[in-house]
Amino acid sequence: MSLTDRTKASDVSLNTDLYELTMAQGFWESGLAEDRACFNVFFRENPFGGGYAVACGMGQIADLVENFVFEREDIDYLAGIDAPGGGRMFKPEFLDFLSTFRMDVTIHAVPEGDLVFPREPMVRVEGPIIACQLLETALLNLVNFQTLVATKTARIVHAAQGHPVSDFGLRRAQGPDGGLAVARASYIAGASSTSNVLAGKIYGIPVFGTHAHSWVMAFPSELEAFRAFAKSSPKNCVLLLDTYDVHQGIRNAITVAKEMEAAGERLAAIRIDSGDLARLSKETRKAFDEAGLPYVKISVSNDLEEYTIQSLFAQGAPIDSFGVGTKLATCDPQPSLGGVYKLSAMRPAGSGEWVPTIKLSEQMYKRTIPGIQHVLRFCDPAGSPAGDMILDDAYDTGDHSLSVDILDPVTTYDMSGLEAHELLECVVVDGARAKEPDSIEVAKERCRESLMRLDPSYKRFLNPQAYPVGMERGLADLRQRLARAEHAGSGRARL
Ligand SMILES: Nc1ncnc2c1ncn2[C@@H]1O[C@H](COP(=O)(O)OP(=O)(O)OP(=O)(O)O)[C@@H](O)[C@H]1O
Ligand SMILES: O=P(O)(O)OC[C@H]1O[C@H](OP(=O)(O)OP(=O)(O)O)[C@H](O)[C@@H]1O
Ligand SMILES: O=C(O)c1cccnc1
Repeated sequence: MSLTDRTKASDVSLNTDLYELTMAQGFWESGLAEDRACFNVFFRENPFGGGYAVACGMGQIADLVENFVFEREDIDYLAGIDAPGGGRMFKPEFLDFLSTFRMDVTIHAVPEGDLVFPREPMVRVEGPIIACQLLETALLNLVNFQTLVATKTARIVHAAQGHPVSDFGLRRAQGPDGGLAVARASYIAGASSTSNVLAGKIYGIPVFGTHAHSWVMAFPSELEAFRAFAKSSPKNCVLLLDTYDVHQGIRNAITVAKEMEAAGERLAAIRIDSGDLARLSKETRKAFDEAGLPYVKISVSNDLEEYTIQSLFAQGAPIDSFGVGTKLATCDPQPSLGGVYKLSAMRPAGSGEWVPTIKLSEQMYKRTIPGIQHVLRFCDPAGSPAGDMILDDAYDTGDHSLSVDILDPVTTYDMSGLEAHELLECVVVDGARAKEPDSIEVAKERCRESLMRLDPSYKRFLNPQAYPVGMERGLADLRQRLARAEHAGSGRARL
């Protein structure tokens, strides 16, 4: 099986940045091939100014790892790349090494659909340094975008207050793969359906659709267009009212709804795609109710996102469902998550001990966290997440009653008396899946439940509370010591 069931295995390993391959060659030549490394994926700020992110893409990590092989045609391509300064970019002996390469890493990840917060590892990769390095770009490509889309969708779904939201974004998505990723991630994060038929086939997501303005324009009159659509699709008939004039559209749709009733059918819904959606939906509801058609639902679209949906309900709009395209698929107004992949420990060949590493920066907020990190999520008695603690077992003091803030070591969080569970789960062991990935239905349910349990103060759009993510005291002390041992000018230190 491949990432999308249509990607050739040979598309997986070359779906990377060139420098991963040149670094892999360098590690191999420098005799570091047997050294082991630990990298973490994390992001530094919640997207959209929000209080959380929804982890997504994790269900495809095992596919990525198992398909990460260099086939003959890949090796031939790499062998033919010229180095700008003369000669070939890759040496034949290194290409021989790649031809039998296996991505024998071990990976822990946040369960798909669960919540994740700034600076904590959402994916941890351990293995030979070459394998870890080669995975960077593809892994970030997989989880960054889907986590961003899932978070955007969760916000839109939150604003929709239980009313169905359908992903209409394919036509505005970032290419064919982007459209598939949007459909998958948005479904996990709470969208009820997608207009993307390929996503329906590949992932089993319910598909949904109405009709376009062109349908109405193709007939001599709107009434004839509505009649023809009702005849052709009587069991899923949603009529678009705003091609010419919504009030005329309402009258024509009521006429057709009555004709459908006489034929033993029911008009499912109408859609409004322009104008004042609050005013028009109220007028539509009133007209359909007065016509004895209270069952006809009202669906709206037109550049919607969480804030417009929230405003529509604040205006009392009687809207039943939403089609959301452009701003969901493009994650407007934040086009990327900014998730990074940072080295946090090395284990030289022949050594049994991990050496924690830190990357320093003039910008304090970019200083990394060292060690073989895992995360405890502390919850209150009602199961509501109260704070996350990053730990490295080798430096654990055993006192988990408080955690130390990552940006400000003077700030601590009281975790005493709270129940904790491990956040990261093992998904890949030595290059093979540790278990079958959760189905997207399981991930969707996990997301729903996690968001339901999350305190509203983290979910509000305006000035959400910062969720406490801290380090276990021993890890915080290790980080301080490493920072002090900084090599002058190198920006990176090891104890
Ligand atoms: N009552 C409302 N309150 C807040 N925002 C609304 C309301 N009605 C519509 N909107 C939003 O306002 C934006 C612009 O709506 P407008 O009616 O100007 O659409 P338009 O795109 O200019 O129309 P058309 O699609 O015909 O070109 C859209 O994002 C729409 O979702
Ligand atoms: O508005 P979105 O959230 O992107 O939802 C998808 C949009 O796609 C269709 O529009 P179309 O391609 O016909 O363009 P237009 O309605 O913007 O003219 C549809 O009528 C929605 O308005
Ligand atoms: O089915 C629809 O109404 C639809 C699908 C995609 C984009 N706009 C509308």
